[in-house]
Amino acid sequence: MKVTVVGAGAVGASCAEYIAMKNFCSEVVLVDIKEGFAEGKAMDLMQTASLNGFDTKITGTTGDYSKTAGSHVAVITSGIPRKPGMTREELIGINAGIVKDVTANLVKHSPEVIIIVVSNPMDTMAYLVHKTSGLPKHKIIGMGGALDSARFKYRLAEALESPISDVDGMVIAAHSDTGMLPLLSKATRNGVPVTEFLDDEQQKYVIEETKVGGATLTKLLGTSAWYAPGAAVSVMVQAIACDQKKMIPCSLMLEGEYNQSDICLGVPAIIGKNGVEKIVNITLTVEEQLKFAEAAKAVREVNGDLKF
Ligand SMILES: NC(=O)c1ccc[n+]([C@@H]2O[C@H](COP(=O)([O-])OP(=O)(O)OC[C@H]3O[C@@H](n4cnc5c(N)ncnc54)[C@H](O)[C@@H]3O)[C@@H](O)[C@H]2O)c1
Ligand SMILES: O=C(O)C[C@H](O)C(=O)O
Repeated sequence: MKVTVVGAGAVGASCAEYIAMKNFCSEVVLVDIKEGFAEGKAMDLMQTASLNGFDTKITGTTGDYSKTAGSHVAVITSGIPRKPGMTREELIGINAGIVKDVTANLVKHSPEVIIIVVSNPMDTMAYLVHKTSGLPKHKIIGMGGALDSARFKYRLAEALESPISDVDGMVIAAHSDTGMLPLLSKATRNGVPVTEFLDDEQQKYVIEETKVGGATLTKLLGTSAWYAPGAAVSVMVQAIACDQKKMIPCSLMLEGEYNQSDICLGVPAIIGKNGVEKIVNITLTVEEQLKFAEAAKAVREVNGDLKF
C-alpha cells in the first residue's frame, strides 16, 4: 500500500509519522512545494525507523508528482492554517487554489486514488475535490469528524472524571466552530448514556468546548493543531488499507442522505478498501436535525465562494 501525503508541514508530517508507526503501509511519499522540505522531513522520520521499530519507507519530493504514481490513498494537507482569532472559512481564498492544483496532479499520476481532504475549510475543500477531480464519490473523504469525535471524547472524559477509554461518542455535521454537532444524545460511558451522569451545565460545557476545540488549540499554539489531526488521518488510512469497515464520521458528498444534496458534510460512514463503503443513516432528534440543516446552510454559503 502506497500513501501520498501532500503538505509536509505540521499536519502532513504528523500523518506520515503515525502511519509509519502503525506499520501497515509499505510506502509513504511526502510532497511539499517548499524546496527540500519534504525530503528533509522524510529523512528525519526515516531516522526514527530503527528507534520506533517500523518498516514503512518514507520519501520526500519537492513537487515531483511522478514519485506519487500508483498511490492507493492520498492525503491533502497542503495550504495555510489559521492564526488565533481567525475562522477556518477565512482560509478559502488561498487554500482553494492549492487544493485544486494538488488534486489535478494527484489524479494525473494515480487515477485510482482515494483522496482524504484535510485542508481547511475542509467541508468546502472536499466539495471542491468532488467538483474538479472526476473521481467517483466513494473515493473522496473529508477528515473532520474523526478528529472532532476524539475531542468530544476528551471533553466527555474530563467532565465524567473517567478514563477516555470508558467513553464513546460522535460528532457530525460541519467541521466549523459553529456547525459541529456533537451527538450528546448518543454518547455513552460503558454503554450507559452520559446524560445519566452529567447535569445540564456539564453537558453544555462539553458541547461548547468540543465545537471550539480547534480554536482553543490555535489560541494556545499560535497556529492550528497537528497531533490529533495526524492521528485521525492515520486511523482513516488504516481503515482503508486494512479494509477494516470501521464506522467513522467523515465529510462526504450527500445525495439525499440526512435531507441534504450536493454538499459535503460530516456523517457516519463505513470506511474500508473502497473508501466509503456506505453512509450510515442514524436517527437524529428533532433538535439535532435542525442543527444539521443549519450547518448545511452555512457550508453551502461558503461553497458559493468557490470558482471552478
Ligand atoms: N480537517 C482538519 O481536521 C484539519 C486539522 C488540522 C489542520 N487542518 C488544515 O490543514 C492545513 C495544513 O495545516 P498545517 O498546520 O500542516 O500547516 P503548515 O503550514 O504546517 O503546512 C502546510 C504545508 O503545505 C505546503 N504547501 C503549500 N502549498 C502547497 C502546494 N501547492 N503543494 C504542496 N505543498 C504545499 C506548505 O509549504 C506547508 O509545508 C491547514 O489548512 C489547516 O487548517 C485541517
Ligand atoms: O482549527 C483549525 O483551524 C485546524 C483544524 O481544523 C482543527 O480542528 O484542529
